[in-house]
This record gives sequence, C-alpha cells and structure tokens, in this order.
Amino acid sequence: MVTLSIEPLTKQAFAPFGDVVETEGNTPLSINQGYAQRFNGLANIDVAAEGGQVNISWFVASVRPAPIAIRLMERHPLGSQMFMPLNGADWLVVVCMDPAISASYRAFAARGHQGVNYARNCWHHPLLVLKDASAFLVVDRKGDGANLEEHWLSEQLQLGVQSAAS
Ligand SMILES: NC(=O)N[C@@H](O)C(=O)O
Ligand code: NI
Repeated sequence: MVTLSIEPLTKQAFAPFGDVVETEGNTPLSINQGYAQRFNGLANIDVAAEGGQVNISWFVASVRPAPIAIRLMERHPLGSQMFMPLNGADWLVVVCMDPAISASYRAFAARGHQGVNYARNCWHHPLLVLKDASAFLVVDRKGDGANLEEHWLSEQLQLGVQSAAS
C-alpha cells in the first residue's frame, strides 16, 4: 500500500491547489482608528458559477481511525471551499492533481492557525482532523448544479506518520 508522507503546509507548496489562509506574510492594514489590524485578501472565494451564492457553515469533525486510509477524493466543479479551524488544533490536508495517479497526491500538516481554501475543481479529501469535536468555519457554495464529484480509489492510500511541523 502506498503511504503518503506529510509535509508542512506552506503557501508556496499549496499554491497549485488553492490558498493557505494565514496572517503570515500578509502586511496588515491599520483600521478602526488604530484599534484593529486587517489582514486582507487571504483567499479567493469563487462560488458564482451557475448562479451560486456564498454559503457559510460550521463543521464539527471527528478523528478517523489511525492509520488514516485515503479511499475517496472529491472536488467541487462549481465552487471553491474554505476550511478555517476554530479550535487552534493541528489538522491534515490531502489533495491531488489526478485521483487515479498516486504520485500526484500531496499530504500537508496544517497548523491550528492555518486554514485552506480549495480552488474550484481541486481534488481533495473530505475534512481530516486530529482532535475529536474539531470545529471549522466553512465558506463554500450553495445553489443549483452538480457541485460534487467523487472518486473512489481502486487501491487505498495510507497517511504516514506526521513529520514534526516546522
Ligand atoms: N460534504 C461537505 O460538505 N464537505 C466536503 O466537501 C469536504 O471537503 O469536507
Ligand atoms: Ni469538499
């Protein structure tokens, strides 16, 4: 069985798949008479295809049995999908360029202050958390049209042991 190594999540590494939502590297704007900072433009929310609208939701996710098996990948042809952890806990992100090609898979260790915004049509694994009852704010698309495509892997992959996050 192919085991996916896990790499630290960085904007650069994740660029082919979407945005990393974090303040690092973003110069804040001083707003509200200096009583707040605004870290602006952190993700490209792309949900307007075929009349889509922004959907704000709240996920509460549970830990999957270890070692985590990757059996299903999905994508949303009509909209991006953003996940922002609300509990400060580290979590996992698995994406690929082609779900039928194991060499195209990438697994990332996301820190608790990092969110991701999967670009429209980006193949990804459904939400993967490392702590039970992990809450996430989710920004994606609501509206008509087929916005979910799934691919069940002919041979499952396995997530390797997390490398120490840098
Ligand atoms: N099903 C659902 O709303 N969530 C998935 O799209 C996911 O990526 O977790
Ligand atoms: Ni999804």
